[in-house]
Amino acid sequence: MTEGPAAPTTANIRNFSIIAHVDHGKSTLADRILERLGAMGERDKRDQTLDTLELERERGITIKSTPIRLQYTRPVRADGTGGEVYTFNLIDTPGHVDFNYEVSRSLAACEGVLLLVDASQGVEAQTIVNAYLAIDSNLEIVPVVNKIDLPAADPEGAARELEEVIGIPADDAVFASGKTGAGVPDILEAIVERIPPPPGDPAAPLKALIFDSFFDAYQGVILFVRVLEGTLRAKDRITLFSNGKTFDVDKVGTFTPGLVVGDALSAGWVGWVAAGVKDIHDAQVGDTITGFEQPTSEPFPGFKPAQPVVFSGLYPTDTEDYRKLREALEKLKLNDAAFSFEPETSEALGFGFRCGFLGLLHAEIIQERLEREYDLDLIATAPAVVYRVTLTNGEIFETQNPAEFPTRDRITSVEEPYIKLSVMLPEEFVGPVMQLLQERRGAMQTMNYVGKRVELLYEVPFGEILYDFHDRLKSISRGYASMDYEQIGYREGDLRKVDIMVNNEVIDALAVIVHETKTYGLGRKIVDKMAEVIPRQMFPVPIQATIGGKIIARATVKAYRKDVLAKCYGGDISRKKKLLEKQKKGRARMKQFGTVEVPQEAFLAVLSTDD
Ligand SMILES: Nc1nc2c(ncn2[C@@H]2O[C@H](COP(=O)(O)OP(=O)(O)OP(=O)(O)O)[C@@H](O)[C@H]2O)c(=O)[nH]1
Repeated sequence: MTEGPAAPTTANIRNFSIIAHVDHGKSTLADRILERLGAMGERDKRDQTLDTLELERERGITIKSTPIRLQYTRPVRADGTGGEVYTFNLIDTPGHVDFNYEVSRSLAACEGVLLLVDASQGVEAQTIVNAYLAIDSNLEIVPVVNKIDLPAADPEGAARELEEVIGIPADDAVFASGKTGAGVPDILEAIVERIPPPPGDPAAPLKALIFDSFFDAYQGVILFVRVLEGTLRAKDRITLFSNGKTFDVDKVGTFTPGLVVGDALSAGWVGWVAAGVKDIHDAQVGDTITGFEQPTSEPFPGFKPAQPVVFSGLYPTDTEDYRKLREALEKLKLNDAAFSFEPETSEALGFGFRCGFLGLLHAEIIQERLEREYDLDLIATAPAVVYRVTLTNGEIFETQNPAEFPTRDRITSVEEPYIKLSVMLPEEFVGPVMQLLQERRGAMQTMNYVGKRVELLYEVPFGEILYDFHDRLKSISRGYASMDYEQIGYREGDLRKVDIMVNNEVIDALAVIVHETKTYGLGRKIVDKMAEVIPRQMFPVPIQATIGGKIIARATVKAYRKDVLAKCYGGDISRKKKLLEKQKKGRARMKQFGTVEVPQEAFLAVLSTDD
């Protein structure tokens, strides 16, 4: 570790972030800015720099992208003015709706944002949602129309859309290209001129916002903070506002992007703190750090502990791997406060874990890492949302596992989570997309025209968009529609549990919860898909969907035909061996029920898109 440079005054600090719809060129433009400010190459050096902090570089723990501190010297003008030096802190934000809470916390560490819009695409759903996150945080927005080098670019059109949809004056837009570097000097000047310096009194009681963190085996949790008031020094005793826990600060510092040790972080600064926090759940994103001796009276508002909203069962295909799976989950949880797991037993799948995620993408990332980095073969059950059931005895029961859903005679009412969904699409696809939303039990709130495009705002049950909604939306709109959403709470719904039986046995891990109007359609879809993917046996295997014991759909996995069998048993021995080998490999992600093998695909039959 090296000593940091002397403290700059906050008048010359600019804390900002870049926000954009996916693929509108955020990373490319950030690289161009870094290159311009002489920091190119730092990104590639980052791993090495972090290593000097003896960071644990364990496989499977991705070190999150740190903020980057940059130095910008204004050009000297003809009259001799200019040449002032500024410190820029460029703070990264996650780019997916699953992580919107983290985006809003990262934005709370800034005074401004560059809002990028692709000049050939215009405003998209995430442009709008991100812009509103920035507006809600009272940030200065510098609109940047990007990719102006593209032949299909319509920079004026994109700027007009920003004005129409979000109310940002079109004249404020900076035209740029992350590819050619055009407009980058203008962006740097706009950062200095339009984004205000951070406020705050370095002498006030300490108030610092945690906006990100990662776990390091030697130092404990490293917290990324924005100091809002006061000064944070090494050796200070600090308290976390949400839980009252107290820690002693070992080190503080800034990012270059390597972690550089300094003496203090004062109001307006962005930096890191190591305070011997052993559990990432003790110091979560969004919480406020204050001084133990002289605490601030008000925390940064709106703290909510990371709350998983999508749950899925993860089971090792090989029961011997249970322990290995638990160890891997523990490691992942060290670095991810939003991920949860607890042991779960399924009659069908044996011992496994019920895992909680922020959304489907988060679930996919974790499952993929378990399989790739920890070399585990897993069976994942279909993801489900959390239902709130009022039982006839008055108790309220929250269930994340369809297998545990009470029988109808014990239920007074059921509530399901809802989201506010925003879809942006060309006018010509409005009809079919509205139909899709109606099928998903959506209720239209508003419809706004933006040139030749339309923004639809709907309230939809979260469970209805969980599986294949995004794929269907993309295929209906030939790829042109984009979407984003936020959770808006619980509402009552007439929901039922559909059980699936394979060879006359209920497989608990296959149960799904579905709206009353959709039970038959979904039951049909699941049994058909399962009949397709379960390998044939010597005998026919019935697959049934039932509600409260009543069969609502049925399909059969046909038996091998005799002549096929005959062929298999005759002939060339080496070919037969090869076949056996092949079968063995394909067996990895299967689960055996009696003599019937059920592959992973069958567990996700409910996710198949052909409805
Ligand atoms: N022609 C042109 N292409 C660009 C420009 N900026 C980015 N691209 C291309 O657009 C695509 C997306 O760019 P990224 O920088 O990865 O976009 P992003 O917004 O960071 O994407 P995510 O990280 O996935 O959200 C890439 O194929 C880039 O090469 C530009 O100014 N002009």
